Amino acid sequence: MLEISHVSKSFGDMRAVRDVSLRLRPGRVTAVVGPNGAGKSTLLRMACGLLVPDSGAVTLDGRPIASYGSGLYRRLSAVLEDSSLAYMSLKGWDNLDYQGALYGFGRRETRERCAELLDMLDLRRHMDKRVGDWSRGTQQKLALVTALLPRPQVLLLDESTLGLDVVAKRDFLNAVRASLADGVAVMMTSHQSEVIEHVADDVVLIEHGQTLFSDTFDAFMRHYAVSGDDAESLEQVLLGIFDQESTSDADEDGDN
Ligand SMILES: Nc1ncnc2c1ncn2[C@@H]1O[C@H](COP(=O)(O)OP(=O)(O)OP(=O)(O)O)[C@@H](O)[C@H]1O
Repeated sequence: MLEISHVSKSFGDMRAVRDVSLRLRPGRVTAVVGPNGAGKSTLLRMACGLLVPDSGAVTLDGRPIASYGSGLYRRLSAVLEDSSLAYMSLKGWDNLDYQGALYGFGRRETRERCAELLDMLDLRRHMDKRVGDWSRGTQQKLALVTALLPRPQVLLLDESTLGLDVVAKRDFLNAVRASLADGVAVMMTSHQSEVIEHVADDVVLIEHGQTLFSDTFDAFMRHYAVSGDDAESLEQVLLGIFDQESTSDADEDGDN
């Protein structure tokens, strides 16, 4: 399984991620939460090999991810914000068949593998049209189908439900949850607290590139509960954490 061990990454003087470790678990969703600039996307980009850590290691089943070469992307898929791999001038089916061919699947196998997801995401009625003419949300749903096509062990989602309407978001999240039954391990970031409430099993809280908390969603809610009220929403809890953080940042600035 994917393991991130003591990774750090700086951009010039900016220490974006500092000594972060986490281990994904099959069939579970790990949400990485934190305020803007906390280092979440940088962490995800290191997890999928798009960025190389300055120190520390990312391994899959005990092997450094770089050692898999392009074979990594049969085991690990990512849907990043606004980063569709689709060819806009091609129809949905052509895009899917092409992606399948890249994994070595024939057309029939590709379509069989995706059949359930296409129904779940209500995509079939779009598949004969050019992807460039689809709405952004529909394109994002195709990105999820494409990501799950090789039946990866790991799925990384970075703000991947941004801009989806309520129905599209529900369908997208249901498809993600359905993949868990196959043992996929999901790591995601989102600023939409209702999305995290809906799918997260585990939560990692990051601030200033450092891990402040890592445990189950329920433990997170108990740990940071402001009112002790069971009905407290994640949004209220995050407001409590981030508000305090921005106040202490302001205090530090005042001290300087
Ligand atoms: N390529 C880059 N070059 C320079 N600085 C960067 C780069 N990528 C990220 N950073 C900086 O690293 C820090 C962490 O950024 P990152 O995008 O990982 O945060 P984030 O938690 O995902 O933020 P957000 O919630 O706003 O998406 C920020 O200060 C950001 O400006």
